[in-house]
Amino acid sequence: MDLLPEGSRTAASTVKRWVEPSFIELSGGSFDPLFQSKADTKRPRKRKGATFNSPRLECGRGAQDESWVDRYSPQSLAELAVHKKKVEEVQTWMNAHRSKGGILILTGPSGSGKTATVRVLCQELGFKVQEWTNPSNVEPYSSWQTADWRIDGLSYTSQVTQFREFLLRAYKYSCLNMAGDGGAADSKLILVEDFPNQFYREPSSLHELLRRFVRVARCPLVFVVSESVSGDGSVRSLFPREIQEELHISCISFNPVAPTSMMKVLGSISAQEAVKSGGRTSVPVQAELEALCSGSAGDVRSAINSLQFFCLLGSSVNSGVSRTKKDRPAPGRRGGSRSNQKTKKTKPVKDQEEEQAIGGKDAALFLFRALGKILHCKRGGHEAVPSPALPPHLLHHFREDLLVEPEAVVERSHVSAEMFNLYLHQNYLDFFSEVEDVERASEYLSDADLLTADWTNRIIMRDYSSSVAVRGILHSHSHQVSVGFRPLHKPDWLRVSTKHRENCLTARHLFRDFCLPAACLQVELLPYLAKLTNPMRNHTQITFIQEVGQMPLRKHPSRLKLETLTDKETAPEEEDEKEDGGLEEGQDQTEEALTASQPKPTTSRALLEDEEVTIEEYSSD
Ligand SMILES: Nc1ncnc2c1ncn2[C@@H]1O[C@H](COP(=O)(O)OP(=O)(O)OP(=O)(O)O)[C@@H](O)[C@H]1O
Repeated sequence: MDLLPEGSRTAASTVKRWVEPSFIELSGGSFDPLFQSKADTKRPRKRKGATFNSPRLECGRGAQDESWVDRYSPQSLAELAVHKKKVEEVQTWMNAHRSKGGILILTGPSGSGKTATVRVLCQELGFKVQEWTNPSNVEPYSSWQTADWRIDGLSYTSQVTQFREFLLRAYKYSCLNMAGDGGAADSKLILVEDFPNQFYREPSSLHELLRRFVRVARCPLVFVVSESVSGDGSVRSLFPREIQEELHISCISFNPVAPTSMMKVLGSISAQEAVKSGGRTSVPVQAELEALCSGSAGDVRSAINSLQFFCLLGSSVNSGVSRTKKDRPAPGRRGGSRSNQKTKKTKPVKDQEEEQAIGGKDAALFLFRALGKILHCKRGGHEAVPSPALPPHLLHHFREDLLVEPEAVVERSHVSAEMFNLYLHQNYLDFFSEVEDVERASEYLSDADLLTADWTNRIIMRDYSSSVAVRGILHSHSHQVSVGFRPLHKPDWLRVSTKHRENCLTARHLFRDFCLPAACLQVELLPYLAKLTNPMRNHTQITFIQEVGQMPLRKHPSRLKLETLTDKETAPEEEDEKEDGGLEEGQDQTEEALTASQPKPTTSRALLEDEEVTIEEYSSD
């Protein structure tokens, strides 16, 4: 009997349409409320004792709607796509802290299998997992004692309070034995992946809780913190070094999943799916799996999702008819033609990583690799034909096809266009062998610089400037030269600009009586004071005058030693340019900053002792 009034029924069906299953279009079916309600009630099924080689689930419409990431979640150590040594490290820690408590932080990029490792190990070692998930909204909460607000007779509790209570209960009480959970586990492990937002604003509230936890708890606590390649520093802000040392927190860092392990996982899943669907799901060929693998940048979740999209997309396009290789969409060109597949095949797999796989991650590049891709200037095979063909008088501009998309490389390096130009400027010379090529490259760099010279349109011109610099350097190579390994260096400009800023602040502070802008102080007043026999200044001022007003070349007799850029280093944070004006008004505010940057008497003394700086007598003639 339908008890719903007409209006409510319409509303109910509207609500259902909002929660249409994600893969319904791909599975080729139209929207079916009956199917919908069944799918809704279905929980992600956990496989028991399954291996990669056995088909595990029946292939129905409901099964097709299930995410492959859930369906193929690893159930044993052998199935984990994580390096054995990392798993052993976590295992050793868990065994050592089984009944004595302790805190472990697992860091690493998203999808590197941190949570999967903890879950599998808990299963293997007999731990019961108690996991914290942030409540999605502030629920009315029944406990009046702990409530943070009381409105209209209802009490509300913040996430932090709920988290505190969760922790307290988790380490105080043992788990209940529930029917069907495979018997009581001996030990318990608390897993935290979500952090209440308040902890990011005020990490000290988390630290207080952890101090208490360490004092009383008898079970291990594991935090999973994902970090991006550009290093957003959640671990550093939530768990600073001092807290890690004080509470003896262990930290294990995961790497992105290795391509070989990823290929194994993808190969195994696609093979099982092909068997289950009776040939309706397409099996990607090796090159396609490799493209999916490289597009995922070591994120196993992303790779499996991409594989699912790739396979289901194919099967929906062909309405269940088994596809030939020719019909398949290329990973990276959804549904696109593969007429140019032959040309692509000639490229090494490594270089195809520029092509984004279906659902491929926005794979970030470390600065070191991004610079390498531009400076080593790899170009395509000889079969590439210039299109349109160049007239004879421009033939010397002919270059083979680039293997990289320059703008994409800069974007993926996660540094600003100007900073990337700086790094190129510092390093490009070592990669050229012809002086004419160097001349051309330096012209392009100057042009790029000029494009952003005017501050009014700098923001708009940034990307053009970067294109000119990067493409200019690539084009300036008249022929491909293999220079082998060359170390890369950080731009000396960074050191010089830091020094310049420090000098401006110090000059303003030490010679504030003159009420002059910093530039004027350094290029006019200080050189003049340096010439005076008796500048009538205190010791700190004299040291500064000698340093800034004299161009002490004798301090740097040889070429400056440059700082090497290591392969996983990120660019330093860029500071906003500070205007030189507003000296007097801004003086008070900068006072604090000055104390840090100005030469302190002790430093000056140390300087004098170390370098034997002599305060020379100058004659004014
Ligand atoms: N062989 C495998 N090894 C590891 N994970 C796998 C494997 N096969 C499927 N998966 C699934 O891939 C996902 C890996 O994500 P996991 O949550 O472990 O990553 P993570 O490093 O904790 O990152 P995040 O912080 O983003 O969750 C899990 O859903 C897991 O079930």
